Amino acid sequence: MDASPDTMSDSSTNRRKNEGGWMSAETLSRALPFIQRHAGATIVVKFGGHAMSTPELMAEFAKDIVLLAQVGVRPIVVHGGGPQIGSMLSRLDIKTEFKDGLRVSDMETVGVAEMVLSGAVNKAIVSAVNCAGGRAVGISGRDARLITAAPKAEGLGFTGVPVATDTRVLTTLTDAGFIPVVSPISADTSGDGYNINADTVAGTLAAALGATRMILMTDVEGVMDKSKRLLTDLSRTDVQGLIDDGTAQGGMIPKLTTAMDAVAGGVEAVVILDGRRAHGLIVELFTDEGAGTLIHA
Ligand SMILES: Nc1ncnc2c1ncn2[C@@H]1O[C@H](COP(=O)(O)OP(=O)(O)O)[C@@H](O)[C@H]1O
Ligand SMILES: CC(=O)N[C@@H](CCC(=O)OP(=O)(O)O)C(=O)O
Repeated sequence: MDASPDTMSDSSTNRRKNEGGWMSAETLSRALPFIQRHAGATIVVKFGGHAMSTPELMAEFAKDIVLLAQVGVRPIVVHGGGPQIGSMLSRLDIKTEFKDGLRVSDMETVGVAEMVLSGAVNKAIVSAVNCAGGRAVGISGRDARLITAAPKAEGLGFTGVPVATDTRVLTTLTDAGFIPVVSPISADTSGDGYNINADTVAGTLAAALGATRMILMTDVEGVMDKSKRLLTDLSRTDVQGLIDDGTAQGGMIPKLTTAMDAVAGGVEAVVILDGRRAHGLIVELFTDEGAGTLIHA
């Protein structure tokens, strides 16, 4: 962890040498109206597999989540880990394919996805948040029947969609000051595991919880047009257009679909931003500039 305020800048060597302290104070002061706006709000943050690709990015993300909790936001982390599942499948010599951005999952694949996501990836995020001074609790869609799954479609096997939610485990944890970290692997009523895309789970939970924001952290600056220019502001109708005309492809399709569902379900806005750059969450929530692409009703 970084030096604490006790060990930092209190020594006579650092004091009054430059204007850094005044600039930090100015930044903090300018953040006040944003901190007031978001205090008490539930914000669902989806942390994608690419966005967590280095220990440094994981540690910076964890600090941002702890900062949100510290200023009174109720953050709920939903994580992916597609590349991490992919590398385990290839180590096990299991072939994998995607249809419209979703992994076609037979029983063996969903078993590996559960081991990787609800095991290694979930605990790595919990550990990072705890090391940053928060109190994270790792769960999956299965736990406390948070998400009931059903098959997405014929031929996609155990690739699932959420059909029901019971968010009491999340509100119980956030009421008590804990930070929930949710793996998207869920189960049907007979206990069979389903692999659900993490963006879809984030959108479903954001709507069910009445979250004010859902933030999807990914490996691009935001949603791009056909000439690769960043689109900063999109309505639901714009988003449907990007899917229909093929501008959005692959993994961007479940993100945009879930964003449209979330805003239709009452979430004020969805933001898709670059998780490869540290502190995008803070720029988006606590500054005028914002980051990435904002999707609203
Ligand atoms: N119009 C678009 N704008 C931005 N990214 C797009 C677009 N269409 C497709 N993509 C792809 O979507 C990817 C993000 O989805 P995905 O790989 O599933 O991310 P994550 O692992 O973070 O969930 C980008 O890396 C990009 O290749
Ligand atoms: C059905 C489906 O596609 N599930 C995803 C779950 C992980 C995920 O969504 O990870 P990212 O957010 O890192 O892409 C998968 O198996 O890759």
